Amino acid sequence: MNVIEKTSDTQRAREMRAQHLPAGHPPVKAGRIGVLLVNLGTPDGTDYRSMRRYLEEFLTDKRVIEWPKAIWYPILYGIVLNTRPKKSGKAYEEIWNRELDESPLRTITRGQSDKLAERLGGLGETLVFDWAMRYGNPSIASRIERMQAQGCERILVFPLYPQYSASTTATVNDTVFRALMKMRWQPAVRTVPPYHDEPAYIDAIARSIEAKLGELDFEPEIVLASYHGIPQSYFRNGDPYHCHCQKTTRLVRERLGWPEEKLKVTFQSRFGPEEWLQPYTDKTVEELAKSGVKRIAVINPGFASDCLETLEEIAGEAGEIFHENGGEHFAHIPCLNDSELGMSLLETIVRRELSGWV
Ligand SMILES: C=CC1=C(C)c2cc3[nH]c(cc4nc(cc5[nH]c(cc1n2)c(C)c5CCC(=O)O)C(CCC(=O)O)=C4C)c(C)c3C=C
Ligand SMILES: [Fe+2]
Ligand SMILES: [Fe+2]
Repeated sequence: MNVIEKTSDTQRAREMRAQHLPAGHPPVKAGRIGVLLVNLGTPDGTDYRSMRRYLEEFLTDKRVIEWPKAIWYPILYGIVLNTRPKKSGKAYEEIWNRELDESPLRTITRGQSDKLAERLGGLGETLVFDWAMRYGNPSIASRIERMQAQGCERILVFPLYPQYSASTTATVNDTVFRALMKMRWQPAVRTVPPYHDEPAYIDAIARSIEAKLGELDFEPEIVLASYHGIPQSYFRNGDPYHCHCQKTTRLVRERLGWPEEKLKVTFQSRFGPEEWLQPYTDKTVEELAKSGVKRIAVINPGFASDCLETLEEIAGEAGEIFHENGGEHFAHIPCLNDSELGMSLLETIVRRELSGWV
């Protein structure tokens, strides 16, 4: 959490006195604006208990698994929560930030919030910057309450998902408004819209591809833009996520001046027996290698921060699949994270969304 004090303590004390609060009146803190970055989530540790707690919170979210409880809960509590925590815990072990004893998603999200605070220090208001996780800690409710206690009368909530999906963006917003339901004095809230076609985002993704390709000692024949999948049924029921992914990719391709076949959309991270958005990343990587393609790169434009799904599933597993099937050179292009490119993008969006407030 970061507070940018444009007003000094003595100035604030003067402001409080100037409010002429009668004796016995509860203290009033006001006049601040919060900027809350929200990312998907993270377990507190890789052990069975921590993993189970995290997965339970995640997989009981109706926005994530839309099946009726009567069907889903027996599967969840009978099978998934007995087997998945161990399997996922092992996967997290591979990428865990041992120095800070936390997941990379947590480290990176905190870095994004801290650097945003440094960048926006010049705005002429008292801003409070913080970050939260939809699943796990710190929770959205705890951070909204803290901001309110610090005097935030307005909060800008930024779900860190470029492409909208009910299973990500909407569940963040639901949780924010659920937290407000318990407050007597609610802050005004703005939520940042999806930024899948924002020119600054397209440019940042294109530049990150150019930068990575410039460092490689090979030229990829194909670059895959691999997005987290969602079940086909969510798409058929009106979730715009698929269209957002397609549009992002088309705009990046146009920005790079590449032909259609050089940058292809795929979807990763299937979960459960349903059909998910296709083509699947793992199958595509396998087919490309089998068909004689020797050099590929994969980027994850839908993830604002590297995490299990990018570091383990793509940089790790997809690379292995490619090599096992005859591929020779595989590169993973990192997410924008808290890089210069990534931070300039977040700054552009936050400045725009704060307009009229500061
Ligand atoms: C039906 C299940 C799931 C849907 C729908 C879904 C959508 C979705 N998820 C992300 C981003 C992330 N998901 C992450 C992990 C993850 N996702 C699911 C399931 C669904 N996701 C599971 C079960 C897991 C847990 C990990 C595991 O056990 O394998 C993560 C990584 C978090 C981390 O700490 O590293 C991200 C990020 C998006 C963008 C999305 C829909 C668009
Ligand atoms: Fe997911
Ligand atoms: Fe579409």
